[in-house]
Amino acid sequence: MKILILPDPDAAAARVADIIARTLVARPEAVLGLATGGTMEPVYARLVAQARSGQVALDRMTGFNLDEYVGLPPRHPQSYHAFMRAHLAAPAGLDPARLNLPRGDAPDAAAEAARYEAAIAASGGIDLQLLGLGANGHIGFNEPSSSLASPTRVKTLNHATRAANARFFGPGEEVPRHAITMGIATILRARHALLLATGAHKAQAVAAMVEGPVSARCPASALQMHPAATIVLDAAAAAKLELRDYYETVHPEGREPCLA
Ligand SMILES: O=P(O)(O)OC[C@H]1O[C@](O)(CO)[C@@H](O)[C@@H]1O
Repeated sequence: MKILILPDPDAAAARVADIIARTLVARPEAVLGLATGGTMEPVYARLVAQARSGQVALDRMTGFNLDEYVGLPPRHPQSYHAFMRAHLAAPAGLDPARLNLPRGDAPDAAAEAARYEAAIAASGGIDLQLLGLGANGHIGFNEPSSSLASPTRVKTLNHATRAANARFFGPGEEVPRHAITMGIATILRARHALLLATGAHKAQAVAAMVEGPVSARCPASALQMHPAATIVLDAAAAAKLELRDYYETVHPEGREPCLA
């Protein structure tokens, strides 16, 4: 794992956007695994700005998002389809068809999960998988106790995850109870994994992910088994890392080589 520690959330998001942009400059037709969540909003804003200024072209890449809520159609404002339209496709002038997500409104969610897994494989596989981190250690919607060998499938959301995501839903609106998510095995098959976590509320999960045992208790700890995982943190999210000095010696100021 490469652990890159940046001073603040903005610098961390900028570093992640730069890594994505450099990947696309090296390989414009790259297949990107994409993520949602509040942490990703500044990443997409920076990527869009780079696309608008001509530093990177997004129109040849293919995206596969990590997950979608079961029961929400793409037009639902809290669906991850809507998130990706709002934060990437619309501002970058991208054809939304380039961004694949599982259909939350599929009549058979299990069949939709299997279709999605097959579509990722048929694309040639994911070159760079972007990931956020749940405060409980989840990646995608792989909640604690997820099999570390799991494929894309339907998962029941943890109470803490539903409570954390309630901020995106209106008053009285119920957060869905299930999601279709890429599995841990799906994520580990990506050629590179790139996780961004910012804020003190993620520090415990970051420490468990990087320095804890590889365990289904913290699904993100499976990234310790990935041969090319880069973890980008701000200082607050890195605060509970025991080996922080070492990471900062290896990657001063969070510098790292190009992933492409
Ligand atoms: O960036 P946030 O909003 O803290 O979310 C962290 C993670 O949790 C999720 O929102 C799911 O709960 C993921 O999409 C994201 O990676």
